Amino acid sequence: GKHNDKLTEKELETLEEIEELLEEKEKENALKKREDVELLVKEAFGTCIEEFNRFRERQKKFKMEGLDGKPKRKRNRLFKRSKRSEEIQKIGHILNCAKKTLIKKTGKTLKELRDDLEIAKCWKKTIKELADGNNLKKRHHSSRSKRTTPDECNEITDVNTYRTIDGQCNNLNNPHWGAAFEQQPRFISEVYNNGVDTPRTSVIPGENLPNPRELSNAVFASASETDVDESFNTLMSMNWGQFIDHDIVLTPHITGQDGAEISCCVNGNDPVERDECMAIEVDANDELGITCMEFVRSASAAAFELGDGKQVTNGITSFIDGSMVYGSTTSEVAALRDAGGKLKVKEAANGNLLPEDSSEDSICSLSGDDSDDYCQLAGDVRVNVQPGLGSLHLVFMKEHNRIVDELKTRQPGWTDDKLFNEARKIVGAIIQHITYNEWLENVFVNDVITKYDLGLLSTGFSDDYTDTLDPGITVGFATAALRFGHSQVRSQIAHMGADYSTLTDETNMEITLKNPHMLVDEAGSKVLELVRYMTTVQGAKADEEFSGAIRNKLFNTALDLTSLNIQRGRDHGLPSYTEWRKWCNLPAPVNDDDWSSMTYIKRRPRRLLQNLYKSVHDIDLYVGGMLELRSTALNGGGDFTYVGETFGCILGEQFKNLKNGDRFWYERAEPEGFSESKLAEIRKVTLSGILCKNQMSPVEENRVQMREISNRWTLRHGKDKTVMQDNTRTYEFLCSMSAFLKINSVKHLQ
Ligand code: HEM
Ligand SMILES: [Ca+2]
Repeated sequence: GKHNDKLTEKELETLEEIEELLEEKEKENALKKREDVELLVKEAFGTCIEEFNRFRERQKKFKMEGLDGKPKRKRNRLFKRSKRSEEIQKIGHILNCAKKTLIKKTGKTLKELRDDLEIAKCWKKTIKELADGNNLKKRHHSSRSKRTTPDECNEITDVNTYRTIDGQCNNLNNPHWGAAFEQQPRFISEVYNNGVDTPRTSVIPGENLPNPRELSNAVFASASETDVDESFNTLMSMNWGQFIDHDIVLTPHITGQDGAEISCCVNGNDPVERDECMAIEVDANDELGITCMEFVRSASAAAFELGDGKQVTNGITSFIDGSMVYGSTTSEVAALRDAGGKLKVKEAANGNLLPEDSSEDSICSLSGDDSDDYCQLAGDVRVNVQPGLGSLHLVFMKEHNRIVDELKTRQPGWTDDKLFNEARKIVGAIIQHITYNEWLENVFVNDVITKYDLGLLSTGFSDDYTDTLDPGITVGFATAALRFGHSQVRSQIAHMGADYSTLTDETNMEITLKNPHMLVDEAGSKVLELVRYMTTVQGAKADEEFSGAIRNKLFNTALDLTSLNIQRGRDHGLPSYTEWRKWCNLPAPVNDDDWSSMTYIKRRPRRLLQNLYKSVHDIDLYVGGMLELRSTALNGGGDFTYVGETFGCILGEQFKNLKNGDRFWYERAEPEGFSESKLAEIRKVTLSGILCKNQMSPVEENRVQMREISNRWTLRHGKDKTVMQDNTRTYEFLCSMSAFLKINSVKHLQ
């Protein structure tokens, strides 16, 4: 009985030993698991680093086999500008690869991996080890070798007075916010099929998304050869949109060995199988005359978080700070600066022009039959994309130098640096002022201006700066919403004579893409004629119709920019249009086939979409956004904005962040901002005034009355055309210090 229940000393010892053994075994198992996990993660990185080296080898091979297109192919300047972007590309590639390897090895999804504490811990540890070693380390010959810390920011002289060139230390707690070469933040998380980097597919299992070119043909083709005129703005408004776009975002693409441009189609027909490509298939009967449209994927940012899918980089400063005038790196600004605080110019017989970019890889192709044509250099590499854009680069370069001259007479003791910094600060402020005071008023309805706090003060200083607001350009804004401007491009460009009637050199727009001829011809004597054209002719309407130059002959080749925009959205993992509507708190369909509820999309294209998409929840953001009724039309008020509700919401949020998340917002008090008297001067500035002061305004030259111009226009176009009938309308962007035409006044004129 009882006695037998008692264990002997010996027995007790054995039991304890067994327990200890078991415990040890358990510990060992745990250790083993951790080791396994560590091994797993380390192996994934090992394989991927090797894979990256093979990827580089493969690129060499592609080059040797001539699959990279033409021999001696140009380098991609958009990316090659900085060693830093090359490093980001490498790290981004390896991180994506490691995530995909872990998914394959464990059978878990990316989110499951993220939620597995053991794996997540190992992931962090391994990255730290790799970063401490040399594998993921940033090298030092880059123009920006590493992120600046808050402490380092405080050591910068004038950190509270002037912006840094690359935008670091704008936010003193998060110095990298809005800086060049940082990851683009998102309003909504990314969506990829494999969680990491493959484009999304239909929400209906097993179904695909429609082909981008097929979508474009169905809904973005022009009904006729002629552009539909914008009812209230000149073509200059389109140009301003692009100019601003080039101030705030540039998304680098993947490049090959030594920054070589990658080709994804052989002779426009055979797609090249490589991870860098997402070439767009084109129907053999398509008017493009090719079956494979070039599309190189954007480079992956270094997305260190285990749960993150592919992210993309912004290669320039997100802030509206004039970086397209000055550059976003120290080497860029150094190449642009001249003595005395000025910017370099090319002296030409008929006024200063932008300096020449003689490097081989400038994004510019001269036709070759005009000896005074040349490729221009500015703070953004896209300056030569089209002559209208170039003219804005030119006028702000001239304005900088003009301001330096003015400052010098008032402050003869200032150093070159001081003159440069002050002029740069004023130019940045002017660009912010024109964007919010003149341009945004065209883009939005007033409700949006109020809702997102985009209105400007007429007196006093702003205290809206919010240091918790990330001003970084977001993916949905850059990849879809701000691209609405592609619809405003006219199919032709021309020079206009001083009589406001004679058009010369009428040219199809595609011919002028990447070719600055129309701007720089005859030693600058055409500049005025080009500006005269842009400030009097109306823009094309921002609607679902795109000109041939954009949709069939981009850069005078078989490229369709709307197809690229759709494909870029998928490349960047943009959630679908209906997800964005929900995010914006707008009505959204519930069922997959709830097409009839979507009355905010124009009826005809809605039917066409229904034939192409398997579900309403598949619609690409760019497609849905462009096809929406404009906000004013939705409320029965006519077409007085450029965008509908969804783009309005995305643009509104972003422009709010750019205003209230910018420590150097121009309406702030000193030291970040200006004195009361200086601010008062900046508030009076209009784009037309800037053109005027720099001898680039038609009105200054001719001293004609507005009414006169308007009569000439009516004569030229006949009275069936709704061009420039009203005096006030011609005021837009013309030489005047008065306020730019506002939506309100347009409504008032009706
Ligand atoms: C003739 C005029 C224009 C041309 C030839 C042009 C051409 C292009 C091209 C080729 C891209 C890259 C497409 C891709 O592969 O993803 C692009 C991107 C873009 N465009 Fe335009 N564009 C023009 C005007 C405009 C205008 C007027 C706006 C805005 C109002 C605009 C906004 C944008 C934006 C935001 C991007 C994305 C930039 C980035 O993230 O790198 N563009 N454009
Ligand atoms: Ca910028």
